[in-house]
Amino acid sequence: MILIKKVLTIAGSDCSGGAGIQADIKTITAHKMYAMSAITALTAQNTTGVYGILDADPEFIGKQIDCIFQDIRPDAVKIGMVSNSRTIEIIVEKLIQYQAENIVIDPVMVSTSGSELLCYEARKTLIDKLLPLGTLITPNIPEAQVICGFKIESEEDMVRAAVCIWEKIHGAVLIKGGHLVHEAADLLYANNQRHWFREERVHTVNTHGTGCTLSSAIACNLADGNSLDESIKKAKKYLTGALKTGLNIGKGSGPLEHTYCLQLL
Ligand SMILES: Nc1ncnc2c1ncn2[C@@H]1O[C@H](COP(=O)(O)OP(=O)(O)O)[C@@H](O)[C@H]1O
Ligand SMILES: Cc1ncc(COP(=O)(O)O)c(N)n1
Repeated sequence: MILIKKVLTIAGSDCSGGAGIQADIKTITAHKMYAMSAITALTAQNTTGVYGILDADPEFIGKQIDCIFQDIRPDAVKIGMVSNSRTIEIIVEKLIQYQAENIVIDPVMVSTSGSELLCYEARKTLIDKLLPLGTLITPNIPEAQVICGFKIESEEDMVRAAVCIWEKIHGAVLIKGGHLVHEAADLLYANNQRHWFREERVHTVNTHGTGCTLSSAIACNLADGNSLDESIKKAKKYLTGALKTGLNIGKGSGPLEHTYCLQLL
């Protein structure tokens, strides 16, 4: 009999396969785990931009989550694009109802290409209601700026922002430094302790879906029983490996490759 860990992603679909649900399922599968999905929205997008968004009916999102938890209980849950306040409220209700564990929340707000993936009015609901439920939240720099309310231009600012976010949500936060120019350094702040995760910066424009991939990989590592530190360290190695394969497809910011770096796991 095969024993397999199960990971659920609650996120939006990226038809071009680089980010969202598709990146999550590729990542979870590469980790040799069983992937399940509750789709919050369909997007029409590719490597050049987001051209349309169709939100799923929030009640139907709840139904998808019910079907999953009532049958195959996930060992970890990754949450990405959540679109609007009603969707967030349903997800919050279900996470509490089913006492979900190992919740990694990527507070997706705006795509790399500049489209709003979370409606502006829903930011407060996301911060006040969903983020406090995370085992870990993984904002990038622009998202961390929205949550903490000031500009982040240096590693010192990242530290100040992480403390500020911790105080708001009372939970662990990993601020991703991909949007700063030098090293790819991410900062974990939890229980009054900070830990930097540093990997080389890969010189490429093909970074579509890096945030989705990192958060899914962390969820997989948590599902496998790793500590938070170890889960982030391994996930970052996986991500850097996926960037370094040098896959170059599409006319814009291309996706990552999830199969050639399996030896890193
Ligand atoms: N060019 C790069 N080389 C190596 N790692 C990168 C690069 N760009 C981003 N990363 C890493 O990818 C992850 C996602 O980062 P980021 O781009 O900040 O988030 P998002 O994709 O949510 O905008 C982080 O671990 C970050 O350090
Ligand atoms: C459905 C969906 N979810 C998340 C992202 C963010 O990914 P990125 O920051 O790489 O644009 C995206 N573009 N699409």
